Amino acid sequence: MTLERVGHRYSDEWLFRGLTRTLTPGAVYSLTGPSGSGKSTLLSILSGWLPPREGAVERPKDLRTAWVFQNPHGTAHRTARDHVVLPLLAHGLSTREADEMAERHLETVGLHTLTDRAFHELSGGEAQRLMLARGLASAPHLLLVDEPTAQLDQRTAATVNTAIRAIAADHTIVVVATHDPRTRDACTDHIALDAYSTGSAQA
Ligand SMILES: Nc1ncnc2c1ncn2[C@@H]1O[C@H](COP(=O)(O)OP(=O)(O)OP(=O)(O)O)[C@@H](O)[C@H]1O
Repeated sequence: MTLERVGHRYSDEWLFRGLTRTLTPGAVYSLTGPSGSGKSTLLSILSGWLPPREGAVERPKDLRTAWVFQNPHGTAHRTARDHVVLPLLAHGLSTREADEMAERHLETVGLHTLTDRAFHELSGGEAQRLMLARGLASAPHLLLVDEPTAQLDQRTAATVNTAIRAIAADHTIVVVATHDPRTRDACTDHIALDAYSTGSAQA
């Protein structure tokens, strides 16, 4: 997936301009920049929801995209395993295949001992790691993660950062918008949006 001189603004003021990058499956990109610099905006552009004001985004037509947001959303009484199994069944795996694959994804994010625990019994960090496992289960080409540690204390955030490092996958481009320097350090590659801010109004 390639970004070619991408820029965006909602008003006269450009948030960022001239962003040229090739995003490669297998890498985990941090997306950093001050509040309001356009991190969520760039995630929307990457997802195809928002056309950039200028430049070009070359993304394959059938690019499967999954999102993980800062507030984990699950079904209170369903188990951790259920949350990961369901997208796998939806993709046509047999129950046995889905169970095995779910175990693997839960292990990747360090939740293998909690597979039978109900969602409402998980801590914030555990729930967030479950969202990462569920994101992986949809086998996306592009996994967009928005501020995964924003609601967490430092110790809990550390477990999520460990999971971020572990979710690198051969066929997936992972992009993680974050303010947290430790989350940034967990990523393999970096996009610092402040390097693309123009700081001035341009038409
Ligand atoms: N749909 C919109 N219309 C107009 N302005 C918008 C819209 N969406 C975002 N903005 C503005 O664009 C700027 C960038 O927003 P964005 O949410 O992309 O930044 P961010 O870097 O993700 O910020 P934060 O770190 O606080 O989440 C902000 O000033 C925001 O108010």
